[in-house]
Amino acid sequence: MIELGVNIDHIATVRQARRTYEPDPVIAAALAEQGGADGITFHLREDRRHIQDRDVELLKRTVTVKTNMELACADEVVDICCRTQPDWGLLVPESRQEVTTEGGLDVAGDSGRVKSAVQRLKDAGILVSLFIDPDMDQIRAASELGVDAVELHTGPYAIARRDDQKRELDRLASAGEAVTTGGMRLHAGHGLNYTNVRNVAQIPDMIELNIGHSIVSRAVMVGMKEAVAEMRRILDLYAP
Ligand SMILES: CC(=O)[C@@H](O)[C@H](O)COP(=O)(O)O
Ligand SMILES: NCC(=O)COP(=O)(O)O
Repeated sequence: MIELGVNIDHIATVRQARRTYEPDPVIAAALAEQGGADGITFHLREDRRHIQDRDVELLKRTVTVKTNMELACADEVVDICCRTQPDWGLLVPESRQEVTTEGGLDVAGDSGRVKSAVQRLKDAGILVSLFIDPDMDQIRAASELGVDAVELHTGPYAIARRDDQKRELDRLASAGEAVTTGGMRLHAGHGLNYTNVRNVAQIPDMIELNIGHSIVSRAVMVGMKEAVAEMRRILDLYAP
């Protein structure tokens, strides 16, 4: 059964729109757990556009399923991650101008900075995952760093036109095989929704999917617990 990581960043996006106290991503995380989430994912960005340091502290204390903190390879947030001790640290690329994460981490081209962040998280006893494009050179570089998991960037698949989607899905499946062969857990995420998730869920050896924006969008209509439960039912149907 595929594990569902629910990313609650965009609950915090709504709160930050007014710089106020609601909706609280910590409460949303508890409701996501009740809906069947196997993990809670949260991205402490350097610009703090949504998740705040306070959220990270409270999530660590209140979440009873896996905690998966997303962060850049930057000393300030690596320090916070090592101090907070989530179960997982997912290293992602960041730029101030981006609306959301664009490409995957360039492990092959920037291994010094990535390697340093990976080592610090491992030394702190945190499981490490790298958010990378479905690219063989990047997967090889990730394997050489000895990380515990790779999260394949499903963004290009998610935005592909129908006639390109099969090519992107095949690319994910081939990359997934390389991740598993490399001895790493196979995760995927970004831009997945209640429809396009079905094909990704059926990729062999897929262990975990991290989904946020689509679940939060659905939660606006039906509530967080039901939005997560609906996604859980789809995953159980397509990847029992
Ligand atoms: C890496 C990824 O695809 C997301 O988990 C990330 O959190 C996207 O950034 P925003 O949540 O800020 O859109
Ligand atoms: N790492 C991907 C994630 O956590 C959720 O991405 P999205 O579903 O918000 O695009």
